[in-house]
Amino acid sequence: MVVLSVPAEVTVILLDIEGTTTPIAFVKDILFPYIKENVKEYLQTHWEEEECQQDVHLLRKQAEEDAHLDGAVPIPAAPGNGVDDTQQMIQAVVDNVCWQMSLDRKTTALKQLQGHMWRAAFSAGHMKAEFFADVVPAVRKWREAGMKVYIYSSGSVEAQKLLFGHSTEGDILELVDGHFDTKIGHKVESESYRKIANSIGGSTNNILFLTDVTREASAAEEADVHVAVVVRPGNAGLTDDEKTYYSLVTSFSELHLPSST
Ligand SMILES: CSCCC(=O)C(=O)COP(=O)(O)O
Ligand SMILES: [Mg+2]
Repeated sequence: MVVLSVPAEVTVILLDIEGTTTPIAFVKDILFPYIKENVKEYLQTHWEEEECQQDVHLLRKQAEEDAHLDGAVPIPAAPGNGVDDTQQMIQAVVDNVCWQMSLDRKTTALKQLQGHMWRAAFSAGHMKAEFFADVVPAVRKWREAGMKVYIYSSGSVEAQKLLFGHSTEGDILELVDGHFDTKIGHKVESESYRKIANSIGGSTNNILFLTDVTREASAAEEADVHVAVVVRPGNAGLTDDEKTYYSLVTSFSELHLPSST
């Protein structure tokens, strides 16, 4: 078996979700279609609620920032209170969400709404999150060895907790010491990793970040975080240069902690 030695200074393992702990297919074939199929009805049902209005407010602010982008879908400022006005607004939000999702955008506004929508599906038991078989045993082992395990995903913290709380392996939320999402910064920006280290109360070189996306690995590495690129079935291919440059793992069981035999 291939083994990747974890440097002795590492005390924190920071995990990406999609493509690392969880198959991309689960996200693309189950989570995302749920949003596209239900967003209109969700907005119609929850429109008057504070949480929904906050989500729409964030999406509108994001739409303003995106106005210069090709194909961007605007969300007009709130008009009157007529039924037709509301339906038009809801349609604009639906179109904006679908446009963002067609580009797999990772905006905080989109991810916040998605998290709120998945809440109902997970709580009702209509969905269970998939994790690769090696994830839970490895995380348990790391924690027994004294490692802290944190999550950093573009999915909102609320969505992350839903996945870990309602998984095919049961409720595994207790295996995670903390969660980060794009509110701390985007995953392709090195500053985000410095902020995460600060927030955890350590140095960036105490962290090992596991991700499937080399742009994320590169940003983390620029901040002096240790990185390994996770190769899973269904992930995007890597170039030969990337394969040579990065430490690769196909299973968490390939990580060898300094104290482990
Ligand atoms: C954790 S929520 C579901 C996945 C998601 O919406 C997403 O954007 C995943 O991004 P990641 O950073 O985990 O690759
Ligand atoms: Mg990922």
